Amino acid sequence: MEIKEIGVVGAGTMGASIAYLMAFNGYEVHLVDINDEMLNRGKMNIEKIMQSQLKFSNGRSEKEIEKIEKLGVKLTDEQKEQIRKTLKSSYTDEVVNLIAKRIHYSLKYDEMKKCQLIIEAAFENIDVKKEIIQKLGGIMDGKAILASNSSSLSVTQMSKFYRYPERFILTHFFNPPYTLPLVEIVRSMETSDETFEQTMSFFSALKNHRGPVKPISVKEVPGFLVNRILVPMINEAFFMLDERVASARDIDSAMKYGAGMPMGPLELADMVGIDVTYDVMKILYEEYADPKFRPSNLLKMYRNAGKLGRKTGKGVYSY
Ligand SMILES: NC(=O)c1ccc[n+]([C@@H]2O[C@H](COP(=O)([O-])OP(=O)(O)OC[C@H]3O[C@@H](n4cnc5c(N)ncnc54)[C@H](O)[C@@H]3O)[C@@H](O)[C@H]2O)c1
Repeated sequence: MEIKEIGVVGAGTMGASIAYLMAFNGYEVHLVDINDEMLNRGKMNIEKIMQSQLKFSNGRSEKEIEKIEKLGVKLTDEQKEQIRKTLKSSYTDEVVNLIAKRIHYSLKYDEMKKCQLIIEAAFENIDVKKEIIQKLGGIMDGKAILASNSSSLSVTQMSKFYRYPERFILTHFFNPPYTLPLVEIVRSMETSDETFEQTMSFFSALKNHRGPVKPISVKEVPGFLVNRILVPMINEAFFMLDERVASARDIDSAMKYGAGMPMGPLELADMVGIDVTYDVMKILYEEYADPKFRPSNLLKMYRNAGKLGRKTGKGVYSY
């Protein structure tokens, strides 16, 4: 089965970016949401992604020239032109227009009939997912793969809602999908080998703005792989802040300059959202029934105070 058209359900933070990634890879994409407002929000986010990537691509040569001149080398106009020519990006306005044309926005699930792969990226709520999965079961013919992007719900439970459970799988992207290459591929107890292999091979052939997409196979366990390591690490940073082991800035600096992290754990919590971080921690604590996953009280206080990070303008830091 060759994948040519891809359906994405939910035009939110993840869905819009996944739709863009697939169109960037040359696929026709059908993006569905519940109302025009949400669909337009998704369209605007895709516009933003494309404009920011254009700006980034066009700015590369000027940054290189600046870097060389900072080293004390005076470049001639000719040399600068040569650098601009060499680093000329293939990501142009024409390419952006082509990508934009591949994304079709709709409020109708019927559009999904044309698709060989559908990625569900709606609200993280089992009832919402159930309704979508059942609806798609009534439309699809059992050849397409239905993949959920859920961060925490059971893929085996969700697969039971689908008329063709052997064609159901979980593809867990990282935010933002158009630059972060990892996708955790999680099969349910019902997923067929064929579905798993087709999914792995499809994702292995994708690329994003930085390079190849990296699918990895992960067993169905709460938090999968990345969140099970990353979120408890963020949680520990909140414990340490609460114990006044160091200031927030110093905790972040320590992990950046001592552990090579591009962003400190508290900065990361503000970016991901303190509510999301707390919810994941709570799920890990409940599911594993292990005290090592106990959510920090300070993390909970930030969440209760509505200081959720960048999205509310205030979290550990102010924005
Ligand atoms: N945000 C992240 O960092 C992140 C990372 C990995 C996975 N996820 C998962 O991805 C999924 C989506 O998360 P998000 O952050 O993009 O959420 P979001 O709230 O930004 O977007 C969800 C979108 O789904 C739409 N929607 C809801 N019900 C629908 C329906 N019945 N049909 C069509 N569209 C519907 C909503 O209108 C909204 O636009 C969740 O399952 C979440 O756990 C999120």
